Amino acid sequence: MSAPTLGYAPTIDVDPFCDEVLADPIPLQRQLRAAGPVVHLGSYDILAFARYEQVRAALVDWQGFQSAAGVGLANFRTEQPWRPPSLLLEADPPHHDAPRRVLQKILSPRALRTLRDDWFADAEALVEKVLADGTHIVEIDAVTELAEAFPLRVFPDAVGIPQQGRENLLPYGDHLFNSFGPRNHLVEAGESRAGELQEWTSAQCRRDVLAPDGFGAEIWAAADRGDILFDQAPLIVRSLLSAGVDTTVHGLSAVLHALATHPEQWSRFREAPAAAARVAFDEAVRWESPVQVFFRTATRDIEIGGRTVPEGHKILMFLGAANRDDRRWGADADRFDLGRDPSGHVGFGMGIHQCVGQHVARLEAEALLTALARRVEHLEPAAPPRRHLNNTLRSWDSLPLRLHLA
Ligand code: HEM
Ligand SMILES: C=Cc1ccc(C(=O)O)cc1
Repeated sequence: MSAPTLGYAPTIDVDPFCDEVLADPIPLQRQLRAAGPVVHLGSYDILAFARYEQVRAALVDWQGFQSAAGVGLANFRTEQPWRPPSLLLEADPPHHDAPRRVLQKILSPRALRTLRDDWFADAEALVEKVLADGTHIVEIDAVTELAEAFPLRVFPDAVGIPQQGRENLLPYGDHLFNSFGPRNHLVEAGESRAGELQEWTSAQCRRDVLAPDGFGAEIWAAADRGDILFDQAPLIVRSLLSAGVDTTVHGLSAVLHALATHPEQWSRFREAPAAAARVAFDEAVRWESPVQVFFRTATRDIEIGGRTVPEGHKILMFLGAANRDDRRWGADADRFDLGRDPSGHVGFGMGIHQCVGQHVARLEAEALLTALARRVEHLEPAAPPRRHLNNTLRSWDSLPLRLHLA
């Protein structure tokens, strides 16, 4: 493709995947939005969108901006993927349709009602356990003791995978999300275990190891009904293990960090936790955007933002930047505000690939936040949090909090 066609968009040479930007992407997000509706990333010679209008337009235009060539920097048309492509994330209609229909039904709000009581009870039990050794004030690391602990207590059981080896889930997901970016030191650091983690994850998707009553078994039952092919079932189970753990861990860290650094919002939250839990989580997903970026590939020369994306070229969508675009969210876009209506944010994507597990994530957040609201009158940072660096995920390695019990 002729590079000059990309030259006429303003060029920014900052590498969005360098450690400094991964640790704090906000300044680059501002720079990208200010530069224009379409920006040329000199470090990768690709076009990027950081404003809400163009990000949303690209997300919903699955025919113009396809996922089947991969949603990372690697172009599956010319490069071998490191794992067999996902039948949802890395597929387009018509191939995407049946797997999506099957998961949409299994993960629907109605289907999740059967889990609600158990997940709320488990969140209560976890919070009791975490608070047990304190008197009036308890200091915890909210990442390990809550944000990681809760999803790992409820989600693998809901999928129905064996107990053995569940400690592989987070590292597998971390490497997967790194692999959507360039092959930098983060990808290299994960490569030594990638094969082993991939094999373990695939082994959990076999029908004979899955519990008879989980999401995994329901996917295999869809194959029995002919809704999907039998050889598609394990890959669709793999989608749950790939997308369903690290994302919610970092989504929960995001909402806990947001509430701990906005004490007036926590007080407001405690007034009506059941009603506020969903808004709080979605506002945290908008504000932090645990999933920061995704790529697409142009299927033809496409006009967008007054520029032409040449056929075959990758584009980079800055979901996190779009979620803080004051053109869409107003002058206080950078403010975490429970009074805002966060609907329409692109933290779960948009269009036919919009997160099929978003209701699972919301239910986990509702359960954990409701349990905390009952027992914790006030929470505040106990020490500076430590960022976790990943090419796609915005997250924390450590979130020391001081909890003042009600
Ligand atoms: C805070 C938690 C989560 C966030 C921020 C998140 C974010 C996203 C985003 C941005 C996409 C769109 C990808 C694209 O457009 O290329 C997506 C898709 C997807 N998510 Fe989530 N997700 C979360 C939780 C989950 C959970 C818990 C599950 C499984 C139970 C899940 C399963 C999936 C799947 C299978 C897709 C692909 C959908 C398709 O391509 O049709 N996600 N997610
Ligand atoms: C949002 C992330 C995501 C990661 C992996 C998959 C998959 O493997 O299908 C789907 C979504």
